[in-house]
Amino acid sequence: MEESNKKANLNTVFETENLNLWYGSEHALKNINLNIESKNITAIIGPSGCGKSTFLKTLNRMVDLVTGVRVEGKINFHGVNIYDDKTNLVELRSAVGMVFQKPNPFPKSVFENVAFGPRIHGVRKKEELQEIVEKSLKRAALWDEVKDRLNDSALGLSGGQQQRLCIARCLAVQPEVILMDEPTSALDPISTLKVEELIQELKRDYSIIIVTHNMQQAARVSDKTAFFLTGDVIEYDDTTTIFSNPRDKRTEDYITGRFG
Ligand SMILES: Nc1ncnc2c1ncn2[C@@H]1O[C@H](COP(=O)(O)OP(=O)(O)OP(=O)(O)O)[C@@H](O)[C@H]1O
Repeated sequence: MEESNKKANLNTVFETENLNLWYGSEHALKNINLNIESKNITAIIGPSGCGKSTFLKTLNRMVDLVTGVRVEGKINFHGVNIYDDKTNLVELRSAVGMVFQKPNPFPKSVFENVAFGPRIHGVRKKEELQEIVEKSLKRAALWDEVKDRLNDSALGLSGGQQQRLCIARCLAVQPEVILMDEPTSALDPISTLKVEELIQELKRDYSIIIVTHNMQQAARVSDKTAFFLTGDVIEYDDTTTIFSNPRDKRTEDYITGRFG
């Protein structure tokens, strides 16, 4: 028993304990207790306004940037509570990177977008930066498409390319976890497929938590799925179980499109 608990802990990247969050008087997350597995893809699903993005943003404390927000409970990242006063937010946010719904490259060159984070972290040598940029773009399955236009503006890339560039920018600071907030909702079906393939490829080395409105996407890419409803986690299980044999009627109603 003890041995299997230890194993479970080794495989856990985040463990939330009685996590509650309020925006002013609005109780947006209610007593969330979730163990998120390492080097796995976890999907967060649920209808609009149920707290998916809020939950995601608690994991790297981006939610602290909202005025009037109050968090109670714990989020252990490898066993250490990130809501402890001693947490170094710069370190936390490079370990736990984030990719947003709309691709948001900086109005700079492709190269400078990816080199930005490493520069901030003190990498100065040109060759070292070049190496990081190439490696990150290759890892984000974008290198072949941009290797001859590294000095062109990132804003000239297609939406799908911009999103993979944002993933490369995130990888360049060597995160351990990547949070993705509806990363394909602004993309066409082919770009969506490319990003989904990339996400699956990245799980060998990273823990990925993805918010999605797209049931097929959650079913296609994730290993675990959490179903949120009005700030509660209704059900959390293997993705195959959630989509084939959910325990809760509300999960079943949601995944079969009866509401949401
Ligand atoms: N910055 C904010 N200030 C005040 N209330 C907020 C803020 N952000 C979110 N909320 C509220 O918290 C609740 C959860 O919102 P959240 O954006 O986390 O939901 P969501 O499930 O990600 O929704 P969607 O699928 O529409 O993106 C909602 O009722 C929302 O109105």
